[in-house]
Amino acid sequence: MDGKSALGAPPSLRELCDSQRIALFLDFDGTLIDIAATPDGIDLPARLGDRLFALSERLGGRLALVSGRSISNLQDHIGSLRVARAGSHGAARQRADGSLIGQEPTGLPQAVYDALRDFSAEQGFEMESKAHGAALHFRSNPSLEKTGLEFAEQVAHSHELAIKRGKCVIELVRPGADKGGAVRAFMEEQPFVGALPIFIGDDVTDEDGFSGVADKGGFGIIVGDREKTLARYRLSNPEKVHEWLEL
Ligand SMILES: O=P(O)(O)OC[C@H]1O[C@H](O[C@H]2O[C@H](CO)[C@@H](O)[C@H](O)[C@H]2O)[C@H](O)[C@@H](O)[C@@H]1O
Repeated sequence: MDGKSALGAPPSLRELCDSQRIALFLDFDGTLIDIAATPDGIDLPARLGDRLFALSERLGGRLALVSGRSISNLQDHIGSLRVARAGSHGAARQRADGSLIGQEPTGLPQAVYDALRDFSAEQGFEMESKAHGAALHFRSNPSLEKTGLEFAEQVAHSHELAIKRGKCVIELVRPGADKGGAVRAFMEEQPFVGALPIFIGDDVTDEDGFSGVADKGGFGIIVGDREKTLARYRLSNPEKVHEWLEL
C-alpha cells in the first residue's frame, strides 16, 4: 500500500474498545518517543512506565512493548516494566510478570562484537552492543550507509547472522526472530488470546509486526511516512500516538 498519501487516522481507541477486546503492540523508538541523535540521547515523557502500566490495566493486561532494543535497555530508560514486552526485535519475550515466553536468546559470538567495534572506530560509526545483537549507527554521517552495509553483509555471511535495517542503523542479529513472531507468541496466550491486535510502529522492522497482527485479524498503524507499508492507518508522530492512546 502507498503509505504516504492513502492512509488516514485510526478510529479512536475508545470507539474500538467499546466494540471489541483490543490488544496493543507498541514499538518504542519513533513511536512512543521521538528519534534522537544517539540511542542513549532519547527524551522520555515523564512517568512513561506508569502511564503504560495504567493503559495496560485499562486493556486487561493486553499491551506489549515490542522493540529492537534489548529488554534490559528498555528498562534502563523506562524503569521497571510492568507490562508485557519483547526486545531484540522480538527474539526475547517476557510476560508482564517478567516470566519468559520461549527461550532466552543467545548473544552474538565475541568475534562479531570485536569486529564491529574496530570497524566503527576506524570508519566513524557509533556501535551499539546489545544483549542479542549489535548495531552500526550512522545518523551523524548518512554517507556511511553503503560502507556499513557491505561490512555487515560480510560479517553476517561469515557468522550465519541476519541483518536488520532501521532508521540510520544496520543491525546484526541471530536469524529467525522478528516482531511478527513476537505478536503471534503473545496472541497464543492469555490475556491476549482472542483479542483484536493492533500494532503501532514507524520503522522497517515494524512491518513484520503489521503482518503479525493482520494474520490475527487486526491491523497496523504506521507512525510518520513510509512509501510502502502493510499498515491500515497512520499517525503523524509520537505526540499523536500519545494522544491516540490517551497516555
Ligand atoms: O524497534 P524500536 O523500539 O523502534 O528500536 C529500533 C532501534 O531504535 C534505536 O535506534 C533508533 O533510535 C535512536 C534514538 O532515537 C536513533 O539515534 C537511531 O538512529 C535509530 O536507529 C536503538 O538504538 C536500536 O537498538 C533499536 O534497534
